[in-house]
Amino acid sequence: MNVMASQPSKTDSVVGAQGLGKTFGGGAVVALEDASFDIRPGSFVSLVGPSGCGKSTLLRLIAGLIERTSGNLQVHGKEVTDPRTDVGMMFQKATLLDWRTAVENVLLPTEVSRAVTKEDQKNAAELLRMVGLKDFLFAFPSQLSGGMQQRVALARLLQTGADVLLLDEPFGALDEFTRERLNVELMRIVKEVQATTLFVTHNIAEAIFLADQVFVMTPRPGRIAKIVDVPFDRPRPLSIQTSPEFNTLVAEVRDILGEDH
Ligand SMILES: Nc1ncnc2c1ncn2[C@@H]1O[C@H](COP(=O)(O)OP(=O)(O)OP(=O)(O)O)[C@@H](O)[C@H]1O
Repeated sequence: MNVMASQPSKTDSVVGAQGLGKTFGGGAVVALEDASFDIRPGSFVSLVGPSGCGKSTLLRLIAGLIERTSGNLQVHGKEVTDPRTDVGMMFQKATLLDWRTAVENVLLPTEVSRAVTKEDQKNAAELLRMVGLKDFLFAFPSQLSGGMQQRVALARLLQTGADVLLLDEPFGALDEFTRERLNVELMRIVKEVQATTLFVTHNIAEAIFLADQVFVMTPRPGRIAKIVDVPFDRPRPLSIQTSPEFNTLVAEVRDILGEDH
């Protein structure tokens, strides 16, 4: 038997991990243990699990912000050793600069690395249109709602040209209604820019609604307990959440999380 043929193919993987682990405090805290997966180009992965199960740790490892303790991790086939320009992160707080307009905030990462061109300005305006802010290009953060500020942060992330997006509870601080709308738009946008996306959430239905695959994580030590495939095409309507198939998946994930959720 050809042993290699039974291994998962790495060639079609944007983010790949084999036995990935991270401890803190000289091994006292096992934040992530033995994570193995391959994430396909353009796919959407949700990480769901209770507080402290290693979701943010996994994203920070992929972003190259922290060093792994064990195992291997590749992005676009290259071992992760440092922060990379093809991977970008977004957090619960937009962290916009108050004294800069929306378009100036979107241009900030470019400005930090080189001189801004007319083309960059055009691209920034286009991205703000894509996230639904065409009438707010010159608005300051104080003139924008929380949801609008997160839209600017998403445009800023896309402006960097990163094609692996790591979103750490990006809409977690927003009200339910705004969050649902942004989820629908996020699904459209990541498809349009063909990004590969990892999305952290505590919300099981949100995790399933958005994703092709849900990494269900459990704490102590942080592990990927199961990777659940979501069989619906993307983008998909909010109404899918009322289907029996969707609710079967919710029950399956809840079952894996058990008492932890
Ligand atoms: N810099 C650090 N130093 C020490 N321990 C850390 C550090 N970062 C994370 N940890 C620990 O690692 C574990 C996993 O943390 P992590 O932030 O990845 O969890 P999480 O699933 O993202 O949690 P939450 O949902 O609350 O954000 C926790 O026990 C946490 O206390």
